[in-house]
Formats: sequence, structure tokens, C-alpha cells
Amino acid sequence: MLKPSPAAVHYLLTHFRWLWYVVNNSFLQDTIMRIVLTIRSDLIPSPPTYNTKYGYLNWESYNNISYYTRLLPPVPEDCPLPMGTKGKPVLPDPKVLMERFFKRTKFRPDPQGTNLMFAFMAQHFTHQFFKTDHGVHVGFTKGLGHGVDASQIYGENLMRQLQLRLHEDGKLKYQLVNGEMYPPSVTEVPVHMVYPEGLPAQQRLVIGHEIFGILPGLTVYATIWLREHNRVCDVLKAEHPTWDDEQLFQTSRLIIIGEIINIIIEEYVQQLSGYHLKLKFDPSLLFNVRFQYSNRIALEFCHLYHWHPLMPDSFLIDGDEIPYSQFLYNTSLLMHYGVEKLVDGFSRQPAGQIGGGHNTHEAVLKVTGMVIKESRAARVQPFNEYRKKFNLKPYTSFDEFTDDKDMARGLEELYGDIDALEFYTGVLLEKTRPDGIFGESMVEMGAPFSLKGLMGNPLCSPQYWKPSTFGGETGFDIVKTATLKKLVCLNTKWCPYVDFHVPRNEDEAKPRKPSTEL
Ligand code: HEM
Repeated sequence: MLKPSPAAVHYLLTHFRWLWYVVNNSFLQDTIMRIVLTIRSDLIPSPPTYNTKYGYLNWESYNNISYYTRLLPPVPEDCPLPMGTKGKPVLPDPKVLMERFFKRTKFRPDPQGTNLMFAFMAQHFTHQFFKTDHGVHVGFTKGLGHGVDASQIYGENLMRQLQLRLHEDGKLKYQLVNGEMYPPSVTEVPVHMVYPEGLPAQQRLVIGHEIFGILPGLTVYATIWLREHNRVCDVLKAEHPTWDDEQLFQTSRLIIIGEIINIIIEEYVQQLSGYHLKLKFDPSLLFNVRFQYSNRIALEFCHLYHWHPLMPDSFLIDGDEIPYSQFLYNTSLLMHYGVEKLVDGFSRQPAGQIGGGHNTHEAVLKVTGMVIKESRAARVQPFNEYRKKFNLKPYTSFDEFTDDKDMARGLEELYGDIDALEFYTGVLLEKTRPDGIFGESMVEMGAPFSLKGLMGNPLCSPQYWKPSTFGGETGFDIVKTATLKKLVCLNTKWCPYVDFHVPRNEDEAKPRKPSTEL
């Protein structure tokens, strides 16, 4: 059968606006959406195969979910060179790679208009399943849910969940500040959170994920989801006055997971893809095709998702410019500005272009070095091997890989051979698509992992995808009609500008007033 190249399919989906206008209004949309979902997720083996210890199928590798899985087995230990059979005997110093190719020279905004609201969603969303366990040998995870389980809201284990819960009407614990709901502090809920020494206990907010106090962008999402959970509990209680705390909690959690998947597919992936095809979250599209409702997070997915170039030079909120030094671990910013002004500021501020290099701010540059070192310890195979695995043509030269002549020469000098280029360096530095946030490989490799994880969730299976799972039609409807705007504006006093892209027209760009209605 004739197979169109990924580049041709991408061109078709991102051009011919008129054509997609017609498609988005017809039954063809479902067919194309089904094809997108199946072609992408068919690339991910399910059940999973290898891991960092095992390059062959075995029970331990399948059954021990403390491992991340791997799409390709590690470079065998008996290979003559670090990347197999090609390249130099010693890999480039990560510091040299960081300084020469990753470090930001001048902030380059994403040409697709992605904003900080998107960037913090990326971090908030992915950290429920990317939870590398640095306490043991490389390749292990603390995230045993291996997918969208909302553990960043409810905690990774039952002990933490029980401490975060109010044990009344299904709700989570909270504190009221000026009449508004915020996460409680460690004085009320004594669970482990990572904060710098000396930060007063009242400012140590408690969140499902122990590191989410680090950024106001994460605490604002934590606050919004906390309010949404408690709002959904009220809706369910009104429908089911006899339900106990447990059933209200459990059913609300399923609704929240459903809302997350919907918003991620229809708005977040939509923004990332740049497609004119309107992406649709409808699990029933897959009910008549062969599809496994299970997922295992892969190490390669975790590595490629290190999107630190998204981070700006400083943060702009309500006319103030806040440097990193005053932003990190500053939970008082959340109460000072309130959710509305933070969301408004983050939605208006451009995020950096992820691909192409030279765009990682100093404050996060060290993370680049960490992932490079980790990928070496895990013996991740070369970038070109992954290109082949995802049906992409391997690059034949550094000049084909990047249009930046200096970068091509520099990488050639350091790696010696295009077939020895490392996976992470490859996905991040590859030439970007015209006006794209990153290059071809990030899309063609990231999308399959992502869609398999989203649609492989049990909620999307025929057994779960029905009104009774969500407490009836009202709950099912909350899931099916979830949007980022509703998520924010049903839980705030006024409706700020809220989207995953910077304002695109004058109307969107207008300053919002505290009276704006949903
Ligand atoms: C100022 C903002 C940020 C800071 C200070 C920060 C810092 C860090 C640090 C220190 C690590 C741990 C590195 C390691 O131990 O290997 C990390 C991991 C990671 N970061 Fe960020 N980050 C930021 C923003 C982001 C954003 C916007 C994304 C977008 C997706 C992101 C994605 C990741 C991923 C996927 C990991 C790996 C997580 C894991 O394996 O457990 N980060 N980051």
C-alpha cells in the first residue's frame, strides 16, 4: 500500500485552511481522527517490551512496573564504541554541548504562539507520569500509574491521598484566604513537600506532587484543579444526596481524569500540532479497531519531553517583571496576585521555541546536562536508530540535520558521525519545521507516545466510557465538554484571558476586567 511520508501528512494537515474547514464540518473528521489515532499508537508496542536492564523479552521486564519501558533496547555493553559501532570513542562533554548549542543567546518565541499557560500545563500534566527515581539505578520511576492518573493532584499513594482528603463530601482539604480556596499549608497537612530550608511553614503549600511548590505556574494549576475537584463534588452530591464521602471522592477523581484527557487532546495537542484538523476527544472512535487499553511510560518519552526552552527570561504578571530568583519557590505570589492575574499573565506571555537550539535559559540549563548524562548511563541508542524505528529516513549528514552551519560543523567535530548523534541532542537541536515549535522527529516520536498514553487510559475503554462511570449524564457531560476556559472561569471570581496561545487578535488582546463573565 502507498504510504505517505510524515512530512507530506504534516504539510497537508497544517495547510489548506479551506479544506479543513469543510472536513471539520463533516463525518470525514471522525475517519481522519481515527486514522491519526491508530497510525500513531500502532507505533508503540503494547504490552511493553524492553527496559534499561533487559534488551530481550522477559517476565521481569514486563511485570516490574518500577522500570520505565524502552522502545529500543540499550546499546549492548560489548559494543566497541559508546554509541555502538560509529562515532568517537569518547562522547562530547555535556558542558560543551550545553554552552555551544543549548544555552540561550537571545529569547526566541515559539512561532506557533505557544504561551506560558501551555508551558506550565506541560510540566504539571507530564509530572504525573514522569517521576524518575534518582534514588536507584537509572531507568526507574516512582510513578506507578504509568499514565494519566491525576496523581499530581491526589498523591502517588493511598497514604498521601488520605492525608490530602477532607473526608467530607468527597472533597480535598483547602485553606481560605480572603474568601478564596487555596491548597492547605504543611501546618494543617503534614505531608512531605520539597521547599528550601527556612521557608515559613505557612508558605509551604501542600500539593499531590511533592515538588510542585517550586513554581507559581504549578501552584496555580494545583489550585485550579483543587477548586475543580471540590466543585465537581458539590455537583455530584446534589445529584446523589445519599452517596458517602468515598464514592463522591472516587467518582470526582474519574471526572477530573476525563477532563484532563479532553483538555489535553482538544486544546493542548491542538496547539502543539498546528493542525487545521480539529482534534476530537471521542473514545468511541476506537471501539471497533484493535487497541489495547494499557500504557507503560517509556524512558525515551521522558527524555524527549525535557522542554526547558519553553521557559522565558523572566515572568510578566500584572505589569510586574519577576526574575527567576523571586519566582522559584515563591508561593506568596499566588495569594498576592490571585489565580486570575497569574492565568492572565501566563496566557499572554510567549513561551520559547523548543527546537533548534540556543534557546535554554541559564536558570534551567543544568537540566539539559542531567538528561544527557542520564541517557548515557542508560545507554540510549543513537538518534538515527530512533528515526528508523519511527519510519523516518535517517539523516545522512549533519548538514541535512540542521540548517545552522556552525552547529553542523560543531556537532560533526564532537560526534564524528551523524549515526553517533545522541537521541536527546537530536530531538532538541534538529532544524525546526517552517514556523514550527520543533523539528519533525519530536512530533513523529512524541505524538505516538502521547496519544497511546491518553487513549490507552481505562476511562477510554468501552467498559468505562459511559454515563454511570461518572455518576450519570451530568458528570459524563462535564468530561465531554471540558475546556481550559471553563476549568479556570468556573473556579475564579472573574474570567481572565485564558488559552494555550498568546492573543491572536485585538479582541483577545484586550485587558480583562474583574467583571468579565464566562
Ligand atoms: C523554571 C522552570 C523549570 C525548572 C526550574 C525545572 C527544573 C527541573 C529539574 C531540576 C529537573 C530534574 C532533573 C533531574 O533530576 O534529572 C527537571 C526535570 C524535568 N523537567 Fe523541568 N523544570 C522547569 C520547567 C519545565 C517545563 C516547562 C517542562 C515541560 C514539559 C519540564 C519538563 C521536565 C521533565 C519531563 C523532567 C523529567 C522529570 C523526571 O524524569 O522525573 N520542566 N526539571
